[in-house]
Amino acid sequence: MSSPELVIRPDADAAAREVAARLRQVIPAGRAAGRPLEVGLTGGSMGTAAVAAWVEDHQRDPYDLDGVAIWWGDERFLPAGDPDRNDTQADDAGLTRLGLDPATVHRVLGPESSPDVESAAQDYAHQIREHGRGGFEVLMLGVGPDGHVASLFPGHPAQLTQDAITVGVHGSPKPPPERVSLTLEAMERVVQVWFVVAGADKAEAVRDALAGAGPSTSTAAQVTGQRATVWFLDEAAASLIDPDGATPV
Ligand SMILES: O=C1O[C@H](COP(=O)(O)O)[C@@H](O)[C@H](O)[C@H]1O
Repeated sequence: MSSPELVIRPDADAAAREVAARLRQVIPAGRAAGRPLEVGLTGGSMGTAAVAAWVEDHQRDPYDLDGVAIWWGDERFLPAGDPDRNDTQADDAGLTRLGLDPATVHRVLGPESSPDVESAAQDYAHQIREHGRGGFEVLMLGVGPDGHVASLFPGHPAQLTQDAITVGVHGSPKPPPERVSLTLEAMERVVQVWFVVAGADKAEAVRDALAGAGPSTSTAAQVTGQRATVWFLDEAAASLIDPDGATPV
């Protein structure tokens, strides 16, 4: 397994611009190699900043996004358009301005179209099997101060789900209580995992993840990309790690 790559910038916006710059490399390279271009987005503050930076970068100097499909690592089980849904926040950050075919933007159903969170999780797994073309090239993951990624919280039973690529989450420690998440098993198949994290309140979670903490402390520590694991950080989130050795200081 390769060492994680650290990309540390002074602030969240600068770190988000690095995500956009990396997409500008990865998407054309994937197209040239004929690889499927499944891109998983994350919710949260840096997830939204990354989408905004991607849109801004693409508007400034457009490149071909044909074949790019969008997914989310997790979704809050709320009605379509709810401002607390991860996809609504991405839409508000300008996702639609990328001009992608809406049929390739794969959303998790909300309670208005799914009777419960388990059914929504099953539907999402079905979408991935039908349209996922063999796995995600990139999955972005924010990290909570408690070490969670997507909606897999340390110590919560959903974190250790087996034999499934999605899970319906009840009783999430962070509201809203019901969510749909990719499982760790699904994340293991991702080619490139990109953690996107900013803020001093995340410094301990970043330190623990890079130190390889156990699942009861850090979900982030359990996730690595098949080919690459990249941490896009601002200086505050990186304040407890050694930027050269990716180890705690
Ligand atoms: O609830 C969630 O939180 C995390 C991190 O959010 P942040 O605002 O602390 O950056 C996010 O990655 C996840 O997708 C989301 O559902």
